[in-house]
Amino acid sequence: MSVVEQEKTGAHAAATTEPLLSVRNLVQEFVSRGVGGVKTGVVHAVSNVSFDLMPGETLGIVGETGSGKSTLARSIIQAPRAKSGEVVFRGQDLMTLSHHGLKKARHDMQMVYQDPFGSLNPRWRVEDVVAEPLLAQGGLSRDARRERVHELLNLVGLDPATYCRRRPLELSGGQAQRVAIARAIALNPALIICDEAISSLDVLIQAQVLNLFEKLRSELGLSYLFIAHDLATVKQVSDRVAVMHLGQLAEVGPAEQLYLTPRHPYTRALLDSIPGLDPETGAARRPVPLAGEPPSPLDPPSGCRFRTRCPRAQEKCAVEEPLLTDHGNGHHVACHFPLEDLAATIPGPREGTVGLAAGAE
Ligand SMILES: Nc1ncnc2c1ncn2[C@@H]1O[C@H](COP(=O)(O)OP(=O)(O)OP(=O)(O)O)[C@@H](O)[C@H]1O
Repeated sequence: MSVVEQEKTGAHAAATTEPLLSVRNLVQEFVSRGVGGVKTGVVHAVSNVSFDLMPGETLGIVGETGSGKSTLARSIIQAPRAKSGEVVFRGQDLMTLSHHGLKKARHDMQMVYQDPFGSLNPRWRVEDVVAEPLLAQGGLSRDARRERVHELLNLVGLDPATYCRRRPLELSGGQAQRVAIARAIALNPALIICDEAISSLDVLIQAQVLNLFEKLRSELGLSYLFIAHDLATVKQVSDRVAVMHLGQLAEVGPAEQLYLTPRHPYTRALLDSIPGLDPETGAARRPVPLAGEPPSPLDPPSGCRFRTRCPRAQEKCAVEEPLLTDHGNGHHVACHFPLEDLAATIPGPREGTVGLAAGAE
């Protein structure tokens, strides 16, 4: 049985009701410094974020630029270590692991970044790039390593005979991202965190790489955290979607339901900011930009962090932080005055529509 066949029948694909990843009250903060290194404040980049990811599931994470998506991803893999909270991955709380334990756990959770060239050593040949994690882990002979590298390249759709001896700069962006993905799956991870992994690619290539992620998910039983600013892409690949706003989760729910009937005014503003079709008439809809700048993560508003841009905000929103609340069918919303029904999603100007500022994602 080949290594790939072993993976297909492996533990990752086993059906289980235990989450693969459980994030609880995760907090990440950075000290902000001004001229001369003087401390000017604390950036509240991720604040009390909680969610579960089930085996084989893809959870999309969307939000404006600076909402904390990448920091959340990096805090999950503890690079750098999160300030507080729990990150239970395959039964182990990564927050409590030693450096060595963390290094081992990271074999099972890999990142794929936006810029494949930035993550590949330009001097190395493709075969060495892909073999590197295998070499670091040890236990395989040179021949077994080569066989595994060929398997991995075939898995990501690159012909080993053509690509093994190439260097990253002899590859297109899509080919380089495939090499990065081959390296990421080399040690049979259970989880891949994609941080804007297709954003730098041409539209056609984006579709091919998305198909590759989907193929790997079904063949290897992978789970994904899929971070992207492109809401349409996230909807396409995700089982559930989490919407981040200023370091917090505003809404989490099944992808189709969240896009059709967003409950949080921020989610609806994000959806309204992209060109699309009217869900009722099918006619083209004009994007509505969200007014106002996002508040600074150095000094987030009291209560609901969206209230300063929210047309539904009332007194309660300034004094009481809304918690993620179950609205049924796994749809959770952190809003004191959530949108109620499909009628609220009809193109506007409409109740609760606030639009995204130009340049916001
Ligand atoms: N190392 C750091 N030191 C200080 N502040 C940081 C650091 N890393 C991130 N931040 C700040 O934390 C906040 C969240 O940033 P983050 O990059 O996680 O957002 P994002 O949603 O991924 O944005 P984008 O879509 O632009 O990548 C921002 O205000 C950012 O400036």
